[in-house]
Amino acid sequence: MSKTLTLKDIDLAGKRVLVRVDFNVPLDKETGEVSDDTRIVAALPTINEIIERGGKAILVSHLGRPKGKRDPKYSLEKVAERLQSLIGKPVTFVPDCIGEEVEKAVSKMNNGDILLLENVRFYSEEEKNDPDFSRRLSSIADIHVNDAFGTAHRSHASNVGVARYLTSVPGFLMQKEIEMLGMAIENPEHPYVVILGGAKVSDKIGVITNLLEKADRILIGGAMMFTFLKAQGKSVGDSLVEEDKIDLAREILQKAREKNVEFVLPVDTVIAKEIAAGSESKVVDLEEGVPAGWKGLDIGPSTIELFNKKLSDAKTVVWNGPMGVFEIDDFAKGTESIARTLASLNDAVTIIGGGDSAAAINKFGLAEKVSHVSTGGGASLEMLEGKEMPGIKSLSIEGGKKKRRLMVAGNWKMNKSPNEARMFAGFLASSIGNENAVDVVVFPTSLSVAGVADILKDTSIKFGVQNIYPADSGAFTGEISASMLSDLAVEYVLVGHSERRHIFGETCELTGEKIKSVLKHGLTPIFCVGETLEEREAGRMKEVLETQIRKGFSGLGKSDLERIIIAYEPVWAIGTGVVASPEQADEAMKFIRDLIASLYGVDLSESVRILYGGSIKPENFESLISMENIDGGLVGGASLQESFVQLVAIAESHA
Ligand SMILES: Nc1ncnc2c1ncn2[C@@H]1O[C@H](COP(=O)(O)OP(=O)(O)O)[C@@H](O)[C@H]1O
Ligand SMILES: O=C(OP(=O)(O)O)[C@H](O)COP(=O)(O)O
Repeated sequence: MSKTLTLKDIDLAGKRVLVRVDFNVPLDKETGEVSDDTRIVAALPTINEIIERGGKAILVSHLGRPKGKRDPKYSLEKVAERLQSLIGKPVTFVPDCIGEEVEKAVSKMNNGDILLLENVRFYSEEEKNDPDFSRRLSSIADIHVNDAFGTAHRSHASNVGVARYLTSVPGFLMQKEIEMLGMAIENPEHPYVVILGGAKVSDKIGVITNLLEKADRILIGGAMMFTFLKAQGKSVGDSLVEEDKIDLAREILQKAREKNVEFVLPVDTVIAKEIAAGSESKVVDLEEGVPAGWKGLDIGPSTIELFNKKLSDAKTVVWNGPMGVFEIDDFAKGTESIARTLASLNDAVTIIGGGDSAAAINKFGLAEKVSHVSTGGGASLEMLEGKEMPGIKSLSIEGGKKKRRLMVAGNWKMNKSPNEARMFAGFLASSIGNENAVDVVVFPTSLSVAGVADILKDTSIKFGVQNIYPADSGAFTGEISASMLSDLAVEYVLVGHSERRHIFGETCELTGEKIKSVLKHGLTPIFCVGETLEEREAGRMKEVLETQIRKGFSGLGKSDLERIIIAYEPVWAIGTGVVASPEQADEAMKFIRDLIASLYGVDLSESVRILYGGSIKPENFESLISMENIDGGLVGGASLQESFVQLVAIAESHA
């Protein structure tokens, strides 16, 4: 049975750790200072664990909803100041979350340092979960820790997208939320009592429906109660009722009866004519009903007594939604009483949903007296509804198949003049959409890269060079270096292609030096390995691959490996029209993956992407990429024609 990796399973020393926290905290409207630092405090154990074990903590969060634009009102600068005073260590605030300034700040980090990046929602790509943005975010790190439970119901780049490129493990807060809420949903100890309140039935219908399957009692407070009471024919005066949910309320009451779930509604309520402090208020029995012109704004004393009785023997309690307008003291008694009752239930697991329920518990200073106060309102609600949580589903699992992002790469080799290359790049740009679920990369000749870069710059199609020499500059006639490529925004470099090895005599050692140079300049190597027909027929395929891998990777650490893509290109299938069978290809690539597992660990072997190369065509590509160990293709001849677009479409259908 595979399990989610945890922070304890990961070697953190020297690692650049991208930590997704939820620092979406309220800021004081006048001073801009943090007015409630609960969520910052909740992240401290994870941050301290990382820096105490020698990691470099690079924190990323959103704040508010700035709609993809830079807005000082939503800056995390003040949050960085509060974090620094809470953690008692310097926190460097970086006024961006991707790009040169971030890369420079990360490169200057020492083990144990803390960076907080600027609001990730200043980029619209965050909420779109844009793959390129996810890749850029993950490129500054070696591992991803997701401690943002409050955002776990969102599928965004910084919590979900990056998990395609980095191993992603839960932080301590995320782990505790999953354990506590997961227990309350899957395996609660009985009697199991759920208390629901807040404003609207429509907000909580999912929770009620889901928990009717598990709970023994459901206690209803807040404004929600009036929709149920009206469904029972009681008069509710001017209380907050969702008229369009009355039938639904009746159905729920009926379902509760069928399932033998005690559905407990208030028996009295505190009413007032205005929702304002100091307005005249009184308690009415709900059998008599709320008089016209009055609103029910809290549960009454008899209801408090009734609810306390229903809670007295509970073993598991979940509370989501205040019992009344708790923001105003006149109508906070119900909420405060329930909070105090839960705090007194020493034999029960007491779990508070996030949002206003958490605010209420904190308001009465009772957070330490309950088992768990969730840091996510919407997130805990959706989890209690049994909805899938993208920010949890994306976590890496041990031994399980981690979905790796597919790649289709076109190696143009020595084909297409610069003008022909520009023309063909223009065709690709117009034929391949920008919202790709797979990575598309082309490798023109070095002569054509600048022109192709210009054509592709506003598309999602990436590009690279077919070879480099491992020096940064010097007397190497005809060669180019990795250090020159940043001028052209090149991201990928083919290294060790079989033609470099067998036509130009490149040794494994030279290939290894090229890989180091590519990594040094922040580029992504596509490291080609493969055996010749003679070697395969002599039964030496594995020996040859092992030699090439070990020599190519010599001196590289896990963090380097996380940035490398491998291409298995059996020499006998390159340019010969003979394609490896899916089984042959998968066998070789499984061997490579197992070798990486033995050298660098399971989680890395699961996340490294391995492409197949050798006579790929639209008619054989589908069967290849459906294999367990094949994450795409390094395409030769077929990348020079329109068939390349078909290959991308095939990969998209598999993403
Ligand atoms: N009887 C009531 N009448 C009007 N509003 C109410 C009543 N009881 C609670 N509320 C309001 O409901 C709001 C919280 O509802 P909701 O957002 O659903 O809670 P949560 O965030 O905990 O899920 C609070 O602002 C509170 O003032
Ligand atoms: O505050 C949050 O949600 P919550 O108010 O439901 O707890 C989370 O930070 C998610 O924010 P979002 O609802 O803007 O995605």
